[in-house]
Amino acid sequence: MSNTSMNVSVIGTGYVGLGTAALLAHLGHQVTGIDIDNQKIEQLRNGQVPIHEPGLDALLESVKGNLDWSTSYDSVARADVVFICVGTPPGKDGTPDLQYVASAAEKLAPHLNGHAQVIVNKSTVPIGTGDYVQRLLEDHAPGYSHERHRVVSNPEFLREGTALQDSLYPDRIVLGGHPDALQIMARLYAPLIEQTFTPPASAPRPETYTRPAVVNTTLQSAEMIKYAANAFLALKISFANEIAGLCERVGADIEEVATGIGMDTRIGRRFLNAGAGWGGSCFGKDTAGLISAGREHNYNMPILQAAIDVNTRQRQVIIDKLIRHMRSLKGKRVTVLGMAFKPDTDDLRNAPAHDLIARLYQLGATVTAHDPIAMPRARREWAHLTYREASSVQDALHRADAVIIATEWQEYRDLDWSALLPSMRGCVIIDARNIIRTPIDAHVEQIGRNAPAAVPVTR
Ligand SMILES: NC(=O)c1ccc[n+]([C@@H]2O[C@H](COP(=O)([O-])OP(=O)(O)OC[C@H]3O[C@@H](n4cnc5c(N)ncnc54)[C@H](O)[C@@H]3O)[C@@H](O)[C@H]2O)c1
Ligand SMILES: O=c1ccn([C@@H]2O[C@H](COP(=O)(O)OP(=O)(O)O[C@H]3O[C@H](CO)[C@@H](O)[C@H](O)[C@H]3O)[C@@H](O)[C@H]2O)c(=O)[nH]1
Repeated sequence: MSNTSMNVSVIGTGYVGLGTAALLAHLGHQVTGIDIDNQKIEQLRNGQVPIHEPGLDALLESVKGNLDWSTSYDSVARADVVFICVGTPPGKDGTPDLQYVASAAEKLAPHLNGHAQVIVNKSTVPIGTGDYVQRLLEDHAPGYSHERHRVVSNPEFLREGTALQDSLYPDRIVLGGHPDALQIMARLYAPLIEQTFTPPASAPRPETYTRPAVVNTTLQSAEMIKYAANAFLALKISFANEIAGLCERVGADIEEVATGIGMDTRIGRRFLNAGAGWGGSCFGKDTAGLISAGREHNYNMPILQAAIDVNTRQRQVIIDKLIRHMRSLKGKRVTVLGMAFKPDTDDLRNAPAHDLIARLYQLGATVTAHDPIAMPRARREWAHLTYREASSVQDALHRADAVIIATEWQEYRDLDWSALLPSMRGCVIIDARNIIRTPIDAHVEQIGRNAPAAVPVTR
């Protein structure tokens, strides 16, 4: 253990908790990951990673000497820093449900002791939650001291599928709270801020990467930064989708438009990809959370509401395209390629494919679905949907009338359509991720652009 090594407890071992534990262990800290889910802890102890995240299993394995897993909160007693990384799912009216955060705070409180300990909210939480957690600690920690036990907000900006790169090479580290506590956080993150750690083999440092900026601010501003960042990214995607709809009507190409506007450094090209609309556990929850915070203060947020409405409409845009080609979907075989909300993850939360499968079935289609990674999870989490699970892309397309590409997995980008099309009964492809780059002999529809259709459909 190096002399800068600190003791850390990470509460919650989901996407964020596992990423945080792996990062901090790699920086040389002694980390205990805590979860109430016995099965997860058992898996982690046996060297199995409960989620699919590229490179995470290799990184956890390489730092296992610095890692411990437990269902008990005992490790909090020796922790310098305690991270809360539990879920904050949307509750009634979009207001985030804080029951898991509250339960984590109440459970960790009795273990706080005489030395300076920082309690960090890494979960995405409504503005004011830092103060709420501080009050819970006051109420439940016999040894609580306002000077020694401070709450810090340190929001997480990782994306699923690229979590390691995002955690090891962040654009910025946001820290909100009392300056004394922020000093402890600066010590904890020193190797990350200075970039003095050795990059793991599974996540090399990008050539152009420079050190992250550190934003030291108040609890409230740090909490707001997280919501505002997600809301802005969601807005950007909805803006691209709205412009894409008009592109289709006036003969413009959204890809070229996005490139053209993205070259303005004030705008930037990233998160302007038109498609099936955003999914995942964060954008929907956090835009709704911000609107509900506004409502609490009698303050309308019409731009955010419009972003949500455009996103909801985008799912229907895909179905409408299919109906334009097939008139009725009754008795038609429709294949959905891609179930996870984005590539390189097994996360199915708010995936566009969910809404598409449900709607296609409602409209009378026989649905087949395929995903390179997420199918076993869908068997458990999407048991309420009616679809056939395909064993391969070939199996998924066999005798299909139409196909929708819902997730841009690399496997789907690489498909040889000329080899696959003959096994299909029909030839309609709704490429809802704009990944088909070469002309193919089928009716291809993309979002906001004319598909590469130099070859007329002959079948
Ligand atoms: N998933 C992401 O990409 C991402 C990125 C940034 C921020 N966030 C935010 O981070 C938070 C966590 O998200 P996630 O996707 O990792 O959630 P998750 O559902 O994958 O994991 C949460 C974990 O917390 C555990 N848990 C719940 N209550 C507990 C308790 N009292 N004690 C110990 N463990 C407990 C659960 O069993 C689960 O394993 C959310 O607020 C989310 O909005 C998520
Ligand atoms: O140009 C784009 C970019 C993304 N998406 C979609 O948007 C959703 C979200 O994608 P992404 O942001 O890459 O993944 P998340 O893991 O949801 O990450 C977001 O949500 C996290 C949780 O708060 C934050 O930490 C991240 O910074 C933020 O990008 C997915 O359905 C994508 O397909 C698009 O449609 N077009």
